[in-house]
Amino acid sequence: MATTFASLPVVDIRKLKERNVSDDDTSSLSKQLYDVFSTTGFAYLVNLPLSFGHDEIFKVTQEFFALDLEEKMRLAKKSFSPTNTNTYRGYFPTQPLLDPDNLKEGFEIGCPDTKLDNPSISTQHRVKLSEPNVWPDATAFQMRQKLDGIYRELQSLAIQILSLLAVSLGKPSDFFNAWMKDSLSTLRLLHYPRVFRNEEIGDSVNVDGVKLSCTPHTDSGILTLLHQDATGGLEVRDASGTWVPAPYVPGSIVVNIGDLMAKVSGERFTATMHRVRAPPSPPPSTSSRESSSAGRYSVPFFFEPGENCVIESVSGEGESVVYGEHLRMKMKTWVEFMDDSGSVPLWHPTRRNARVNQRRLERITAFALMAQLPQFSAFHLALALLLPVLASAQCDIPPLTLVWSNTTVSQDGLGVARGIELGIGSPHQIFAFRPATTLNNTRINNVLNCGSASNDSCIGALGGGFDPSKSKSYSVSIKSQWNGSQVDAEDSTGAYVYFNDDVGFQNNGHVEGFPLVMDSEVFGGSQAGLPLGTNSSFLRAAVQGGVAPSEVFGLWSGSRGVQPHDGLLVVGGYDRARVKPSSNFTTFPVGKWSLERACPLQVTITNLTYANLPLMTAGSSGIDACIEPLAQRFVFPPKIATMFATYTGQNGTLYPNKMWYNVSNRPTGDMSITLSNGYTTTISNAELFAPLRGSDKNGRYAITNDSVLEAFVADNRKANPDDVDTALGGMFLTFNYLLVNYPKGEFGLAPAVAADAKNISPDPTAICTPTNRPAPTQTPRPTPSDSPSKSSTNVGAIAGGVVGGVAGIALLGALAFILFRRRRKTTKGMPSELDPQSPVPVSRQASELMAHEMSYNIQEMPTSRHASFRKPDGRDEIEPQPPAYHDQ
Ligand SMILES: O=C(O)CCC(=O)C(=O)O
Ligand SMILES: [Fe+2]
Repeated sequence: MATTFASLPVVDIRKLKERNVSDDDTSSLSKQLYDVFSTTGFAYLVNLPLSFGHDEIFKVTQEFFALDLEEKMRLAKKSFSPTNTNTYRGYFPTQPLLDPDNLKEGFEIGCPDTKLDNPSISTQHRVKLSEPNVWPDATAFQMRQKLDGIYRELQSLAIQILSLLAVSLGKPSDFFNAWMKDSLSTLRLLHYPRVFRNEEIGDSVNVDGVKLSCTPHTDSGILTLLHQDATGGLEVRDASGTWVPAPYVPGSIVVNIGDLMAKVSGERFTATMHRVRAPPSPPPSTSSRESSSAGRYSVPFFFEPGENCVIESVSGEGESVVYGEHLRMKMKTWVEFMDDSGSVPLWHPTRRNARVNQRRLERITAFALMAQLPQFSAFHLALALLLPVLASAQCDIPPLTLVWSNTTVSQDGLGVARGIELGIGSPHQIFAFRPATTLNNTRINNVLNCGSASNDSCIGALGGGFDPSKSKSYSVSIKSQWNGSQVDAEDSTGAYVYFNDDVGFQNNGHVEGFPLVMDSEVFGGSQAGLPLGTNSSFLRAAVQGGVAPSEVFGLWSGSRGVQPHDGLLVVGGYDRARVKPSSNFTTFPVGKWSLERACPLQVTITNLTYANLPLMTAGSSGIDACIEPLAQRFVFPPKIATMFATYTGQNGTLYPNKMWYNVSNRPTGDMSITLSNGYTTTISNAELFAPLRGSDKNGRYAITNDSVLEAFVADNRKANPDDVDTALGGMFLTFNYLLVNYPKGEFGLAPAVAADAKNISPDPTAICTPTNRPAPTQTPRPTPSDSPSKSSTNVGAIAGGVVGGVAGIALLGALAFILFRRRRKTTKGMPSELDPQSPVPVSRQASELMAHEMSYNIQEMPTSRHASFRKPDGRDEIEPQPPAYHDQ
């Protein structure tokens, strides 16, 4: 269990220097490591069995980064230098435009023994994980052998630690030996340059005012051994959310557990969030040349299994994962790498004309080029100053607005569901999607599940029914080649159909080849959920298809009281008109979750009252809850729901399935919810209790009984009383505006202008941010008609044509122009705490976002605690009561 801590524990590993470690020492060390990895997840190791010292490793590191940028760019991965052949190993430059909060350059090497003719180099992927290392010219850099030696020693140390971990988990010491074969371990030299501050333009600082050089993340793999210099800046998050400094302790290295190892251990080990503060800015008098040579250096060594290695949990339960596949999936969110799916995304923009996209590509290309110019370093820091400006320049696509309303979803016009309307297929078949923050794929109901296309109550309840035989553009796919997010729970069941089809976004154009997943008729239908999870294929398609400027989204669920009001989803921004005037967004980290169901928008309720009466027991440490509009209601643990039922005098015979009240006995209290950081909201009585709705005698959805009221509080009791998914459902978002910025690892809540603001028109306001998706700033994505090779040729051609200072001057001119534009644009201001120019929080080793993916891997490798996402009855909705899903 993760704990709070004031500093990292220290483990003395001097015994590992001995040729044969005694059984007693093995047992004592494995116990100590078990203790630290099951609590802090991080430790200092001292008395290291390494032949090289701290000074030596940093001497080599500084020597590497002191090379000319030109020399380093010769080693750049293909995604940065299209004419290079190395795809995985090598250099990556800082990405100030794409990633100002991860401002670092790096050089990565793999196993020194990897040869060009390595038979395990897979050829079917663009990124070749098992490729050999690349090196600077031997005359310029004579440290190759030194680094090879450092690699080998760190690999041996990692292997020793792994054997201790095997013992600590009750396994033989050689239990993980298979991981060593063709190990993909990575030694990464890192340089975090100093960052200039500029009051006028404003730094992109974190919520707590901290400027970061590496945003909060967990490492994705097995085990990390980190050498850091004496600059300081590494911070580790404890269980209470406090960032605990982990400065350099002389003679130590830092060790920490990665996500995959946490899974392998059955979550006994913890992968702890960490971040790096930006090195202090240089004093004002320092010239840019002097200061650019300083900064922070660190050298993480990531222990990684072989590409073909099958990883499974120590309990042997659950599904296994092939490491190479796991890595490729993770890599899609690492900014240093291009998408390695090998497949060109199928979605095509049709809302805006291709010219807009072309303009974006050109601009992006220009900056990618700038990174490659020899004189880059001369204005590198100047560029860093202007980053927020540049990022906002992607705003030429307005935000995508999608109304959340009652929608007719059956062909005869009788099946009605409340949701966000999307049309699927050619011609469009209408669906009403309920926003789902715990989903990543757009999954819809197969009309066969409802028996017939005129089964209105079934089709209405499931938000629509798709008939593939009626779509001219339907194109079935196989999972491995499909371009959706291959992380949702349905992936493991085989009971789904993966396909692509045209999707229309209300009046905002449409996207071809949109990835969809449909229930096969075997399993029965599921409510259509609009995926707004951290790896949402919907958000990605909207941005890459050119219909939204960024993946940031704002959501207001509208009101479903007696006089309902439509809600609005804004992709690439938020609706300023729905945020209560002069209120700020309170931010929360997108992070790990403790709920059974993976939930990126998890909060902790610390106080809950109804009519000022306590619903939580005194002294309770809080209840974790998921902001998930897929559930309409507040879904509470049985104790709380029962107390609510008692306070409101509901009809006991129906409880726990329903909480109904005679309209003449309308309860009068409001509900108040306080979250762990003090954010408090009141849910008014007028919304909390609403007239009963359902299908009327004509099959239409309507108020069916105006003498009965229903409370929007449900009991989350399940067959297993430990399965508690507390949800702040759609109604929570009637009173609170939700703004989600996954690339930044944050979401925000602000008091919403609720039902009383019917007459206020939406004011969609763009928030432009680089996406965390495959990095277009390095190699532009193909335009719809381009093949991937054609697009890289374009880059090459432009690179050849633009040379030296002329380009530099032109680009600086462009910067000034964009700066001017931005100043004009920003007069409206942005939500104060969610930085509109969000950086990309992804380091090579997973990010906080990836914790979400990893959590799906929990489904793939279930442990006793984490039940399968898909329940035996085939459905796992938070709110398994279909009629309640559609309302007015
Ligand atoms: O530079 C550091 O101290 C930490 C780097 C890190 O966490 C990473 O690269 O994953
Ligand atoms: Fe890390």
